[in-house]
Amino acid sequence: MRIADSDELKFSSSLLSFKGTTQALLEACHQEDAPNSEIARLIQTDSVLCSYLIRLANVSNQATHVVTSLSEAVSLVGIPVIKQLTIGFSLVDQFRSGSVNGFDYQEFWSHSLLMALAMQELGKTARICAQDELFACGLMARIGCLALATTHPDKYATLIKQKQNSSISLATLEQQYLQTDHNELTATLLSDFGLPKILVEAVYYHEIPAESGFSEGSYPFQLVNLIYLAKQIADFGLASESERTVRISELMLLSGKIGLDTESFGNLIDQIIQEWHACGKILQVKTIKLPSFHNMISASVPYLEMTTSDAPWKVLLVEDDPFGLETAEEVLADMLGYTVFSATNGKQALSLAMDIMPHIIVTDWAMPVMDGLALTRALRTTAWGQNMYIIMLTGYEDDKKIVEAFEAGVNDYVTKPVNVPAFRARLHAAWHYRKLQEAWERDQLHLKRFAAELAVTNQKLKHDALTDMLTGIPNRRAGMKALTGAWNSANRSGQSIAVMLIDIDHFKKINDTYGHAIGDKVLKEVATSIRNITRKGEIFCRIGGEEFLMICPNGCTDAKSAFPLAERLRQHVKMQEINIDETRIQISISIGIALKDAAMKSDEQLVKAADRALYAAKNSGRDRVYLAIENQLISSNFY
Ligand SMILES: Nc1nc2c(ncn2[C@@H]2O[C@H](COP(=O)(O)OP(=O)(O)OP(=O)(O)O)[C@@H](O)[C@H]2O)c(=O)[nH]1
Repeated sequence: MRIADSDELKFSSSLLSFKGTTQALLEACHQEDAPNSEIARLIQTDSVLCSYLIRLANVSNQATHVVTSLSEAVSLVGIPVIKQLTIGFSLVDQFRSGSVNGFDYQEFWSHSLLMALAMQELGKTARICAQDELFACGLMARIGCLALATTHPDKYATLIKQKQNSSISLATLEQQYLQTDHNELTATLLSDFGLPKILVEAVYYHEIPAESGFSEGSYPFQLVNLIYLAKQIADFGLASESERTVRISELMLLSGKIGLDTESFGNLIDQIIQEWHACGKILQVKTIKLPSFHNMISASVPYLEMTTSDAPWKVLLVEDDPFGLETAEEVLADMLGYTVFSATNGKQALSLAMDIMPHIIVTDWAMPVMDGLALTRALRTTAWGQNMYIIMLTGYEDDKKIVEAFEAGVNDYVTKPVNVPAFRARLHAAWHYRKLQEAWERDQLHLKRFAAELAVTNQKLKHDALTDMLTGIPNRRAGMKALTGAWNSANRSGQSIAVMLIDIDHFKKINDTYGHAIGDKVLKEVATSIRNITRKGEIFCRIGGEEFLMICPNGCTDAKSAFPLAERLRQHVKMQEINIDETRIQISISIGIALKDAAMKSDEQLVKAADRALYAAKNSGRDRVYLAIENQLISSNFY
């Protein structure tokens, strides 16, 4: 988690300074021995905080009766939460309006309040502790935006304008313009305001929970996803009507993740929206009137019709009861963009599915021949059935049965008798899921192709790094690496190795007579002809100019075995006539050969000995082989 720059923070903190009653209340909260009655007395002067606190005390899980006394509310809610609420409400009051162009202060607080209430209610539903803190935390979860807008009004106005026409995230734009972002600043401010580290971290990552790295199922993981869902709810609440229809299916998918069915989730959203209106009145923050969630679900269906312009989606209905089949068909009938197929039992459905490859399967549970559960299991064992979205229609409401269905591989379930808007919403969610899945598959394919290309490129780079471009044989780097390897393994095994330095005679003359291009061709021809007679285990490379190195790892222990190795090469090259265009060029090579001996400390000394031998071969007339052995230089001619 990155924390905002300290200068940035000092500047922001000075703006977020508190006065009057707020300051007195914060000071009292700091004093450990301040009695609840004193804090209650100070709260009484702030009607907003007062009303909210009583409300909070009554929704708090600890309240066993209706709380009307402020002192009791103070002790139920606790000093840390009172402090956070004091700060939160004071910020709402201080920043109801402002001068930053394009920054809608009213909308900002409206969104923050809805997010706060969503966090509070989701916290209750998911039984996340620190519920009271969740409200204050939600109210300030995006306070970094306000702070950045206030401290950098001009730049923020420009970036808001850019954001309107761009899909780049707000945080990325903030980093570009201000080298920090609202999440960094929010985290720092929330820590300063005394919110627990675990909440601060969850807020920091709430826009992209996957980046948090929290392990699945852990408490921080649940928290960050709860805040993410609360933000989606707040975005949904403030979205335009057309945008809402897009967002509703995303919300449905998320509700499934927290284990709520459509009905319960819809009720929860309605309750959050109601609270939003009530608290909006207390805090004087604008709110928006919304239809009930179920009405919004029904209204979102036409969106599906509009967007399924590609090939029609195939839905397979599996139902033995003609009446049930009719109802389901009716639901799908006016949803354009779907082609509906039907089967009356699992067995029939399985063979039909193989044939038509449906996107979605809606299956009844209890059926003759093969039931919905067996059908699901059978589909999930095949590669082609893995991706089909399966909705189980069931009369069972028992948790165990539902778990059994999910374990068999269903994606969702709808209880019978079918509630039409809820069923449509589930189909909508299925459609959305499949769309995401298709996009993901496309990305996967793209990634796979990219990885393959990368592997080829890496292989090529590796090859290029170790290969001599002119001749195509290993280069000096590869040769030296191989030599070290051969030297070390000879040390381990106690076997000898020989190295030969091979140099083309009077090569400068070839260049001078025929030009460099022909010189290059000669180099290539010589390299190829030697490579062609290289034996298993020998390593041949070009170490520079017209000089080559041959490493012979085994079986070369004395002059008797070394000379034939080198003479074979010398004579082979000499016998070659190199024909380039109309020109016949006769080539000879000189070879210096050295054998590893006990006195040598490194492979470098071995190469130096071979170099001395090569020098001797050149000096004594070229086109010959010299061997460096036990400080002596011997010519093959005298052997
Ligand atoms: N065409 C070509 N020439 C090269 C290349 N690398 C080095 N040379 C040339 O190789 C020649 C080597 O010349 P010298 O070191 O004098 O050796 P030499 O003429 O072969 O004479 P000796 O080795 O003494 O027989 C120089 O003219 C270099 O420019 C190359 O990649 N291509």
